Amino acid sequence: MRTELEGLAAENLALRGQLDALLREARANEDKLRRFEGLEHRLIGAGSVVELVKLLLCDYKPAFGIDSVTLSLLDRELELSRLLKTQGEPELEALRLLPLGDELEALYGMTPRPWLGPFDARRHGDLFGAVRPRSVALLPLLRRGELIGSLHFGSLDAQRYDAQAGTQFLERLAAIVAVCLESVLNQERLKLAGLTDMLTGVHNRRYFEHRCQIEIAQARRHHHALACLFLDVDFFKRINDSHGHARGDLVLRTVGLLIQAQLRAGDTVARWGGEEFVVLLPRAAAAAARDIAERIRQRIAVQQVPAAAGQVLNITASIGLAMLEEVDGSAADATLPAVAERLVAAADAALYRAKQGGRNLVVGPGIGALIS
Ligand SMILES: Nc1nc2c(ncn2[C@@H]2O[C@H](COP(=O)(O)OP(=O)(O)OP(=O)(O)O)[C@@H](O)[C@H]2O)c(=O)[nH]1
Repeated sequence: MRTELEGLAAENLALRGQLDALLREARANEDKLRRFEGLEHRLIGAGSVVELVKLLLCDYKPAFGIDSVTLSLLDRELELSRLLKTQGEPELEALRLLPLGDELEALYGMTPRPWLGPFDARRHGDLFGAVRPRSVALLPLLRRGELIGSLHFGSLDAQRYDAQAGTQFLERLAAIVAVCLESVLNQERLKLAGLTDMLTGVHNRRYFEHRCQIEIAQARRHHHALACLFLDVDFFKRINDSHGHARGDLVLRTVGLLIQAQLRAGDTVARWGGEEFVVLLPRAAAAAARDIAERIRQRIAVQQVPAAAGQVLNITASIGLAMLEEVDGSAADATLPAVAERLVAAADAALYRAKQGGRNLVVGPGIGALIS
């Protein structure tokens, strides 16, 4: 009888212990859910790709005591690479942009599902960079059944991510991340559409006018040079007339790309309208700006654009160059829009002289400075 009672008491104690453990786990889960919901709201509120990526890569680790968080995103069109670059984002070590989908497909196979278990160097390669976690959670990011990326959590605790553990939390997180990513990308696309020339993909005039004022303010504040180029494709009407408007459009796209290829990060190129492009070169003194303009002119002159029936089209451009110091010297009190207008007008006037001088020329800065 006594032993039976003792047995019951021991069982009771064990049950109470289990109950306590369950209660502790429930409280911990509740706490985790609260932290998770907090981060979830911030993910939903992210206003840019950079903000979203930083939230995932930087804020998740301390909030959930994860040792390593990395992210791979599919970037077939290099759209994300461009976005991160224009947002001045230095490379984030934990973010990998993949131009092809094969790496993701190899990781998840035909039916992507979250994967929890021990880290396997052969299979997981350098998903976690220099960190060697002991257990990992790999979460496929899916939109409409397509793999668009993969989020990886790594823990130094071998028990943390276990194949038997429930994946409800993680699946919900992956679904939210994928939706948020698509949503911020769409927001970025909309923002860019208002500032981009749809035909050539370079900035539009509206963006240029805004950017020009910012660059003038910066140049004044830091006493550095600012050069402006005004470029016009020579005899463009003839190209349209003899080869058709579609071929003319191709020429404009090509010229936009060729200009862009000669510029540094921080320079700005925009389509002013028709066959005219404008360029801003911050911190370029007159001699350096002339070299850049000359390089652009030469690059365009050697480019052959494919035309109908195996023919090729040769193009040239004329470029006018003006320096901020020419138009801003005696009028430090001039408003930014007025100075920006004068700067572009001075470059346009130099362009006019290049056309008068025979085209396929760079002219400026200053009156009569014919340099090639
Ligand atoms: N294909 C195409 N043509 C355009 C576009 N915008 C303007 N144009 C054409 O560009 C041509 C510009 O011609 P002009 O201003 O006479 O200049 P040009 O023939 O380049 O002569 P110069 O500048 O004096 O060397 C016009 O025929 C416009 O119709 C466009 O988006 N696409």
